[in-house]
Amino acid sequence: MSRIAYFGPEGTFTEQAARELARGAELIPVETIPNAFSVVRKGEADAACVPVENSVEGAVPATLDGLAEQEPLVAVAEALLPVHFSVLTRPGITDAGDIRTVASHPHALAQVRLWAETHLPNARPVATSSTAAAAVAVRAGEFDAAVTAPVAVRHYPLPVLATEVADVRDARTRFLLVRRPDHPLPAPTGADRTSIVAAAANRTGALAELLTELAGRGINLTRLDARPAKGNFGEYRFFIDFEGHVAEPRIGDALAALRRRCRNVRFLGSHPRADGARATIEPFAGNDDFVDAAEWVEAVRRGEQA
Ligand SMILES: O=C(O)C(=O)Cc1ccccc1
Repeated sequence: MSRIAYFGPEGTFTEQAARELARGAELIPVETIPNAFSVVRKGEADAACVPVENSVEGAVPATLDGLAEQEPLVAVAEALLPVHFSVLTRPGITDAGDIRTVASHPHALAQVRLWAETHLPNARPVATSSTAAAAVAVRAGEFDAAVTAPVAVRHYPLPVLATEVADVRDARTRFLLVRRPDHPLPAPTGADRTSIVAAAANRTGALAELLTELAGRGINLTRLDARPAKGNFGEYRFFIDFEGHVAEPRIGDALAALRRRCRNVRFLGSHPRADGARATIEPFAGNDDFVDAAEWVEAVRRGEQA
């Protein structure tokens, strides 16, 4: 049975995603995203499940930085979960006006800010490492309320003040299953996502050149994020997701071009999309077009075509 580390403790949204992605695996809660990556790098787990982006709050910085630094890891699967929250309180609280502190993961706090302004008028938000860590802290009497995943109350029995809380309806979070790159990649399905991170040089047009390589091949981007490269102020790493799979000729051709433009590019995986959306193929930019063009050049070289 495989061992999957997930961003825990038990009762996080990420545990829910890990259950969906790794049926039958042994699940190991790990309290921070960097540590979840580190147990996989050390071989203590086969894969790690981590959140990567939310439709309201955007990228999860610890996941992006963890993928760009240290030994390479690749994403092999993803899950997309609807995100709404339960609000659990310290036993003994009878009036929401008595709640002075409300704890949760920063992404969760940001997604219930308007609700809390109305329903918890006296509460100060406090960030915890995860939504479930907030429930643990409320049980320990450290805070008055926790904003959690719906499953958290099963692990941390506490009074439920509210369920289905969300300032934005239909918010979603995307999670990745990542592992060491020493296995074959998942097979292409026609509805795949490829991810890279590139440390573009700090000069005019460097990012535009990378994006132009993709646009010129008719490749549709699904995400673009920048994170500081950390060494030099003002230098960035660009995280680029796009439709397609590295096994496809059109994507292989694009990756080779990116590598020519930027030695500092890291492949972060090709895997099926959770939403099943098939890649948009522009006219003259299908895999057949790339194969046909390469065969034509070969024929010209052999003197068989002009
Ligand atoms: O803290 C959690 O439960 C997580 O899995 C991270 C998270 C936080 C808020 C929304 C989605 C995922």
